[in-house]
Amino acid sequence: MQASDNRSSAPLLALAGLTKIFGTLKACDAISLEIAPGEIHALLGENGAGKSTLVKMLFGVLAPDAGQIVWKGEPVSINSPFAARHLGIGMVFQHFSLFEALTVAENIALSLDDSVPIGQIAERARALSEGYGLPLDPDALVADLSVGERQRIEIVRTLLQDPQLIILDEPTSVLTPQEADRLFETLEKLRSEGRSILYISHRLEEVRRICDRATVLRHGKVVGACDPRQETVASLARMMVGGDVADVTIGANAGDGRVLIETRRLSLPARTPFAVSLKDIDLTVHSGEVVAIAGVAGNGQSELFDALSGEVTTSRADAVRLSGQDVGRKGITERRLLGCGFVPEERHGHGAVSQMKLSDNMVLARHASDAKTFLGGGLGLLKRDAVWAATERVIKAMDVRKSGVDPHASALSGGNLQKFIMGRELDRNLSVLIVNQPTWGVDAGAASRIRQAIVDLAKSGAAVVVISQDLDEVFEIAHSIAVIHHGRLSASEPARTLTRERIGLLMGGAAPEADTVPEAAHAR
Ligand SMILES: Nc1ncnc2c1ncn2[C@@H]1O[C@H](COP(=O)(O)OP(=O)(O)OP(=O)(O)O)[C@@H](O)[C@H]1O
Repeated sequence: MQASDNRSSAPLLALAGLTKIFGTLKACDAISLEIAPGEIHALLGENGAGKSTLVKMLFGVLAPDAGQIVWKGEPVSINSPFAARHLGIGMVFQHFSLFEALTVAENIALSLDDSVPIGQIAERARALSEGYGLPLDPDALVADLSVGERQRIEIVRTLLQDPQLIILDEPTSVLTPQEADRLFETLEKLRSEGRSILYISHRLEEVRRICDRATVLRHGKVVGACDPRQETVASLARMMVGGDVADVTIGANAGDGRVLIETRRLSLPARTPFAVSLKDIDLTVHSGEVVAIAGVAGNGQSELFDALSGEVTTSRADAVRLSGQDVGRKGITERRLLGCGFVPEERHGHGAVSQMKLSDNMVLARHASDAKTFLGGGLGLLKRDAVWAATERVIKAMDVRKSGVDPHASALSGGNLQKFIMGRELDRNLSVLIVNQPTWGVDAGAASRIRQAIVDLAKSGAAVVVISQDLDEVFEIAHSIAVIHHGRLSASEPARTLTRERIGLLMGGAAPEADTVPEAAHAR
């Protein structure tokens, strides 16, 4: 292992003029950057700036159209993830690819080539997890693990291949503040061993905290490089988006007092052995109010979203009331017709069909609620012009950046697709909005725009539920906050009287009345 003080030595990785073109769009336009040994290097940029495209070229998933990758002084061509790993480049993806019914060791074994003998995997995984402060039981079933623990499996299986460069894509978006602190300790240790890290994140506070250098991309080009520790969150955001990022202003609840979202003893059995059951959930949201539901992923958030949206119905009609009607037994289309909008967490395959154009995705979500506008004549034929007008309106309002006029959803960057899906709902005249993770993977400028739009919707008299793991977001936009843990929801409390520490406690499963922080929650 190399020592940490060789940051000034020859770069581990140097990119010269790396370019990737999709049709007429230069997703990466002559990108040059260097990563030194023992450096945590942030890759920043607004949605669609080209970050994922760049790292896909580094990990052998996409072939560059021009430019050069120089690894330890030698030009290389990386034509597969296998080739990347062989060189010493590892990647921890944002979305985990784990089999829930298998153990930690079995999952690790599946992803490795023959370099680690199968009989040694559990033992080596245990040693690595202990050495790097990533507690993990190789014999545990993945289904029983928290999201943070699942991420540790991904990190450990990357480390098993002894990489010199580790690419991390939005690693903290699924972690509690305490788990994120632990991850930062692991990253410090990796850095101290001379390993380098390429760190993609929209969370600028953590970039300031742990990164040595940052390269900023905009429209596929490098537009700046800096030492993030010398910057403020605002100056980093400005570099990314090319202008100031507006603060969201929430204001007092200006509604008329009507209850628009209500659940009464909402209980649902777990749908699969790995799902969470909902237990006696009582939730009340008034007109003009934003209620945030915080919690660590996998504690019943998607089950609650499904029950509120009507993707899963309940046996009691009054278990869910929306817009003043008992809707527990009604499906999603009937609920949409009552003026309710829903944005699920998963964009591909749930919020949008990846292989369909944006305009077709518009029809899929709004064919019933906008039947008068979208369908014409006695035969109910699709009015393409009207659909396109609505699609274009959303693209404009949310500043959706795309290549081509009406691309497939799969051709949008993650953040831009999220903007489109949010905009498709916000463009309707809603009285109720239920949204799960509204700004996951969305850049600072777009996140502020989405949050302001949610707040403005509430100001217009709608009731909003925002399910979010992002505590900054929760505090920025909510009037009240409740926490979900193991399928139970705490009573909502006014945001202005809650502390982060108390929320972290509730997220970790402490009883609502607890006012001391248990040791686990302190772990740093
Ligand atoms: N397969 C593809 N076909 C066509 N265009 C694509 C494809 N993949 C990406 N793009 C386009 O390339 C540009 C860069 O996308 P990329 O995913 O690299 O951005 P990003 O910086 O990672 O954004 P985000 O923060 O939203 O993930 C975007 O305009 C996107 O629409």
